[in-house]
Amino acid sequence: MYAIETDQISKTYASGLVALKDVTIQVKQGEVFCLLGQNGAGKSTLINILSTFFKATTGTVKLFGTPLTDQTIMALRSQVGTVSQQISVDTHLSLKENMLFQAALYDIPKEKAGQQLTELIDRFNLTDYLNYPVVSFSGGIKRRLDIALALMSSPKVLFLDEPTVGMDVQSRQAMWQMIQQIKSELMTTIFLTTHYLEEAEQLSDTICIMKDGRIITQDSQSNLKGYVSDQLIEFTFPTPTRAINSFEHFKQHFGKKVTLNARTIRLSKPERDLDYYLNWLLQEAIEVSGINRVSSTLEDVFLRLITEEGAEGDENQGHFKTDH
Ligand SMILES: Nc1ncnc2c1ncn2[C@@H]1O[C@H](COP(=O)(O)OP(=O)(O)OP(=O)(O)O)[C@@H](O)[C@H]1O
Repeated sequence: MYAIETDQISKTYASGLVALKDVTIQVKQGEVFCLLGQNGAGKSTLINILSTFFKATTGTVKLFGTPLTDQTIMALRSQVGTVSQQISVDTHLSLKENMLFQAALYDIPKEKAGQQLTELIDRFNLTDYLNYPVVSFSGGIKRRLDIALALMSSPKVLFLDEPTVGMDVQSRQAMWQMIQQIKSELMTTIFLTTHYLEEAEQLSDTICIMKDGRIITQDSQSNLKGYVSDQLIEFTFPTPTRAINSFEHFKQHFGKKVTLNARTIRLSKPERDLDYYLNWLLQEAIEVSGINRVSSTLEDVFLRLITEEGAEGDENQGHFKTDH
């Protein structure tokens, strides 16, 4: 049984905008499932539907095997914890007051609420923040407190919408540690969205990439990386502008096998040795500051899939569930 299973869900907003088209996903129990996509891809819309706050226009959603319907929605909502991009802790109250208030909302008996509070505070080292108004803490701490609050009801699945957006490196690492602990110690299924590929790489078991309301692919990290062959050739330019100016030239010669990122252009599945590419650069009078063989990263996969929607031909069909 999956924690979350959808079958061809679509969402059309009242404005007529189609935000999701035939989205079919499966999230395993206890895993970290990471949803990646550019702005406007439909990530928040999907989270809102899966966390029971929006209704899909068509298609079905099952949470822990139970179809989400008007009859089951309240019971299922109590199994879900949601941390949205807007902080939901009351910043004028202390963490303790927030947690006890949350417990009352979920009808958790006082004694059990006290135990749960102590356990969460100890587990996530939040003692320092327990008794002061939340408003006095930094943005990074507030988000961790928000997650602790969502855990008061012991949800079976936790939705985190861009949990580290705008955080500095230290706060981001503290958040990653908390997410890893929630997975390994509380066994909670975690569904998160992020714009940071490094975050997806650090945390996720399964990665799902969306574009324009559709799922492009859903697979394990290692399978995804295998999609762009193990080795790539990376051309480094003296400046990002020089890379941009040369990119069209590369595309004309190598087609969809090239991706542009800052001041580098990467060529996947190179068929020739480095000398061949060096000669080509000389012939075409393209000046680079370096040329190297490198291993593919999640970023290569993401950029490639987003630009070409995974339409590389039959050779990749074994690796991917494409949905387009
Ligand atoms: N309440 C709404 N009414 C109408 N259109 C909406 C509504 N909410 C979102 N949209 C539109 O639906 C599309 C998907 O938006 P959504 O917020 O789900 O994307 P996202 O991937 O979460 O983006 P971001 O990364 O910027 O948060 C966008 O075109 C957005 O403008």
